[in-house]
Parts: sequence; structure tokens; C-alpha cells
Amino acid sequence: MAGQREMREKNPWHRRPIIIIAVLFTVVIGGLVTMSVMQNKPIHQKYKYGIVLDAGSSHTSVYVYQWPAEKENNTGMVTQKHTCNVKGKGISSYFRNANQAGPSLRECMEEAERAIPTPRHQETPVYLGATAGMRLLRKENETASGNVLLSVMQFLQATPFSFQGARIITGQEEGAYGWITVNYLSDNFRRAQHTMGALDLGGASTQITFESGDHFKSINDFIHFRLYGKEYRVYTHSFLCYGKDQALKLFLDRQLQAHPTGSGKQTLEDPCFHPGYNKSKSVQDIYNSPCVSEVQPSKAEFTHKGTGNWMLCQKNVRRIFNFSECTSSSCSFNGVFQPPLKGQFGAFSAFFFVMDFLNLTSEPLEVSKKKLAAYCSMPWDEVTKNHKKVKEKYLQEYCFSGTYILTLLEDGYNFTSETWKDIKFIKKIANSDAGWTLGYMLNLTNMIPAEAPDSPPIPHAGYVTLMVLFVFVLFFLIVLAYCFFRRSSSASQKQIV
Ligand SMILES: Nc1ncnc2c1ncn2[C@@H]1O[C@H](COP(=O)(O)OP(=O)(O)O)[C@@H](O)[C@H]1O
Ligand SMILES: [Ca+2]
Repeated sequence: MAGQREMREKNPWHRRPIIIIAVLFTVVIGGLVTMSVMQNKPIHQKYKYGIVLDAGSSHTSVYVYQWPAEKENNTGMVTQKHTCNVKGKGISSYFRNANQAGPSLRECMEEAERAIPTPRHQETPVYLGATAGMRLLRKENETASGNVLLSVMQFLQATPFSFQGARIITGQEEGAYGWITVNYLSDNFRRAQHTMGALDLGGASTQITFESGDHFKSINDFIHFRLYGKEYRVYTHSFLCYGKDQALKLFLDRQLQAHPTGSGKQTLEDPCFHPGYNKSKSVQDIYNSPCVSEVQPSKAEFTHKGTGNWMLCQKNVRRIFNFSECTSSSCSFNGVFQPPLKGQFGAFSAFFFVMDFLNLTSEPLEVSKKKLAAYCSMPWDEVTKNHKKVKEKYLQEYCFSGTYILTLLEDGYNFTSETWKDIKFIKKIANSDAGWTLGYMLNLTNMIPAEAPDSPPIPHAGYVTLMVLFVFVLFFLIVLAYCFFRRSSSASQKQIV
């Protein structure tokens, strides 16, 4: 008996309360660990969706975006789920048969219906923004542009989505939303010290946008933003008629006016087109735009002949810009104020398509000029043989477009051989297209807050781990205290004995 009691006293685990406490602790700790694992398991996300139609001058694209419903205000959460290019030309080309503009969107909107789960259709906002093609049409024929917009509005209203409006956005908005898109996708608003500038080249207009502290001149070209608790002062300017298709019209007009012919069909010897290129073209196709001069050559047709001389090509391209007039401290061109360039730039849309085709996206400026000169001098039949799959409409213009881009960036915006490396020719960032549409939707759905959202001092996972650790330490301390108590009480018992 005495021996048994002694053993029990030596081994405290034999005591019932201790066993109960140990079991309870094990259960509590097991529970906490399970809870923390369950809490951090990715839960089934509910997504929200948004649709933006980019009604550009050359064509319309439909973008479907998605984001996790409960993370609406976290940057980098919106991703591009689906895109669709509407067949045919841009909506402004329907000026003669406006009621066809809306139905031209049918196939792409049906694709959007398939890309978004049916229960979400009704709550999905759809926006249409038209750019420079419609700006030009409005200038020329306001009724026609109004009818085209009405047609697309009526069509989009009849889709299962929540139609939020169709309008012509301003050049400033186009520039600013492009800037928001590239910086949102690069997570620059919350993580980086600096933002990235945005260069967008379309068919009918081009935009330059960058953060600049120099704000005292030309207030019109500056916008203020407060995003995630930070102030941004952004310079943006849109040049109507300086998209690459309208620039080509300006360029052909200058050349046609410079070499008027008497009787007979006019032949235009063009250094920006390949040698051997020889096509009969309609004069009306050039003069159908408010960008070109009203004095038309008298002939209906002209022969467009390439000579492939890059030096002369650049000299002629420069003539569509006015570099001499400037009443401000510094200008880009045509007397437009532009503060000194700052930081890195993302150049997208036609900047990317053209430079990518020419393999010039990562070449220094001087190398780009040399390569382009060699490309322009290539005979046209060789060019077509080498690029059978490329649309001829694009193929014939790459020499001109490349030269126009280099001239616009160097002589127009004042990039130099040294700052050329700051231009990144990009199509996508984090799997989403660079362009104004995402920024437009983020703004209209209030998805970028002015103030940084309050975040808990430690993340959830850290909180649970700390709690578990805390329970372990507590348990350890209790055991330690118990042992200490046992030892001192048995020592005092011995003393009494
Ligand atoms: N693969 C390509 N190669 C060359 N140019 C292209 C290609 N794809 C699109 N583009 C051009 O990109 C431009 C897009 O402009 P767009 O957005 O329609 O006009 P805007 O923004 O001025 O309203 C057009 O000039 C179009 O011809
Ligand atoms: Ca565009």
C-alpha cells in the first residue's frame, strides 16, 4: 500500500485532475489548429463581372472583367476574363446606316453572355466608350454621330446586362484611364514610389500621360487624383488626327499638295512605301476626314508608288508636325505645352503592334532607325512573300507607321537616345490588355478608393498562429508551475517528517 502511494506521488500523471486538464488542453489546441487550417483554406469565391466596349476608330473590342466580390477595393484584383473583337470596322463607319451599328455588336455580346455565369448577368454593368473616330464624326456630322450612339445604346439596353451608358469619351479621359490601367495592373499605386507614364497610339488620336510636378502651365492638361491616400498630379494630352491612320492621311495630303500635276493621272512617289509597291487609290479615301485640308486635288484617283527611301521618308513625315511654334517653356508639337518627360513609360496599342512586327520593341533608338531603313528599302514583293499571313492593309503601312512612331516619340514627345530605354512597348500587363477600358470601369464602379482602406495590424493567419502559440506557452507555464509546486510541497512534507 505504502509503496503504491509513493509511486503515485512520484508520478503526478496518475492523478485524475491532471489527466482531465491534459485531455482538455489537447482538445482545445486540436480545436484551435483545426480552426486555423479551416479559416485559411481558400473559400469558394463569388465573382463579380463588368463589361466595357472600346469603340475605337478602326474597330470595336469587348472586354469582360472579373473580380472576387469581397475584395472589391484591393488593387490588382480585377482581371480580364474574356475579349472579343467585333467583326468589321469601327462604329463611326456606320454613319450612313446608323441603325446597323448596334446589331454589329451582337456576336461579341453573345460571347460575353457565355463568358459570365447566367445568375450574374443582371447585376453586370456594361459601358461603351467611343474614342477618336466618333470625335471626328461628331465634328463632321453631329446628327450622324448621335444616331450611331443611339443605335448602340438601344442594342446594349436589350442585352441581359445592366446597361450603364454609351458615350464619346474625351481625349483627356482616354489618356487618364490608360494611365490608371497600367499603374493599377503594375500595382504601382500601393507598392511603388513612382508611377509609369502611358503612351497610347490609336488610329485617329494619340495620348501621352505621365505624373509631373510641373503644374503651373496649361491647367487644362493637368488632372489631380487622390488614390489609396496619395495625391497624383498627372499631365495628359490627346492629339486628335495624330493616330496612325489619320497621320497617314495628313502625310499623303502634304505629298499630293506638294506635287500637283497638270493633266493626266497623278503619280505619288512615296519614300515611306516599299519599292515595287504600285497601287491606284481613290483621292476621296484621303479627303474623307476633317483632319486633312479642304483643298482637294482635282483628280479622283492617283497612283501610289513606293520608293523605299527611309531618310526622305522621315524628312516628309516630320512635315506633318509643327515643331517651331511654342509659347510655353517647353512643348511637344503644334504649340502644345508638355513638361519635361519623367520616369518609365508603357507604350501600347498601335505603338506595340507596329514595333512588335518590326522586331524593334527592345532595340536602342539608333539601331531601330538602321533596321527600319533596311526594312523600308525591301522590295514589296519580297515583303509580301515573307509575311503571307499578315493583313495587307497593315503590311503595306509598317514602313510608314514605324517611321511615324519614331518621329512622334523622338521629335514630338522629346524622347532621346538616352531616354529611349524608358519606353516599354507592351501589349499586356498581368494578362490584361493595356488600354483605357479597365481604368474607365475601375473609375465608374468606384473600385479605386481615395483613401487607403484600414487593414488589421496583423493578418488573419498570423493572428491564429499567435493564438495557438499563446495557448502552448500557457500550457507549458502551467505544467512548469505545477511541477515547481509539487517539488516544493514534497520537500516541505519531508521536512515535517
Ligand atoms: N496587328 C496590327 N498591326 C498594325 N496596326 C494595328 C494592328 N492591330 C490594330 N492596329 C491599329 O491600331 C490602331 C487602333 O486604333 P483604334 O483604337 O481603333 O483607334 P482610336 O483609339 O484612335 O479610336 C489602328 O490604327 C489599327 O489599324
Ligand atoms: Ca484606341
